[in-house]
Amino acid sequence: MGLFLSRLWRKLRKDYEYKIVLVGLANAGKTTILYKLRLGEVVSAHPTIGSNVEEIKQGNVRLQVWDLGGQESLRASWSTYFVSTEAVIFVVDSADVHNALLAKMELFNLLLHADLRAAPVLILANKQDLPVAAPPNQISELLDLVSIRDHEWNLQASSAITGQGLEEGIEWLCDKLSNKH
Ligand SMILES: Nc1nc2c(ncn2[C@@H]2O[C@H](COP(=O)(O)OP(=O)(O)OP(=O)(O)O)[C@@H](O)[C@H]2O)c(=O)[nH]1
Ligand SMILES: [Mg+2]
Repeated sequence: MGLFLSRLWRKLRKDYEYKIVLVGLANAGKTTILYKLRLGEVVSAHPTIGSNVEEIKQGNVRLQVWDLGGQESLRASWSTYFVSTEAVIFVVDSADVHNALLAKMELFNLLLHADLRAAPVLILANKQDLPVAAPPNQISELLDLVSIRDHEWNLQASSAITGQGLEEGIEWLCDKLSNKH
């Protein structure tokens, strides 16, 4: 389908949802973020084995959010979810700077994936409610975010517990998505 036709099709299809993947190391807070956004509540999450998928609405934009398990053995299968993905949310545990190098490797690795070529990336420096959390500028340095050249990206400080920063982050993402189509 031509670009023009595919844009028109998206406008016409009321059931169109943007597919988003929610990724990051285990324990970063992905599932807690998903349900805070979906339900406005903090759920007690267990480590995700496989994935959870939920629809989230922001204004008139609908997002189909895939929350993928972050344990090492599960990260290898992240890429099987990337087909037709239009944006990425990468969650970092700001209180776990010891794993920042690993998080950076996973982030840069996924940015190389062909299916994510055009995907804007929202990085959430999560768990900012914890006193030991590194501030977003430190997370930015640890992840070397300035080296991301071929994707639009934004760093947002967040807390899945208080909800801080989540809507702002999603708003940035929706803004990028609506510019795309
Ligand atoms: N203080 C604080 N705790 C959080 C925050 N987000 C998540 N948590 C806690 O961190 C733990 C892990 O959260 P999950 O949402 O299960 O993490 P996950 O990224 O989905 O982990 P996997 O499914 O294993 O990849 C839980 O005990 C959450 O309550 C946050 O912003 N602040
Ligand atoms: Mg999870």
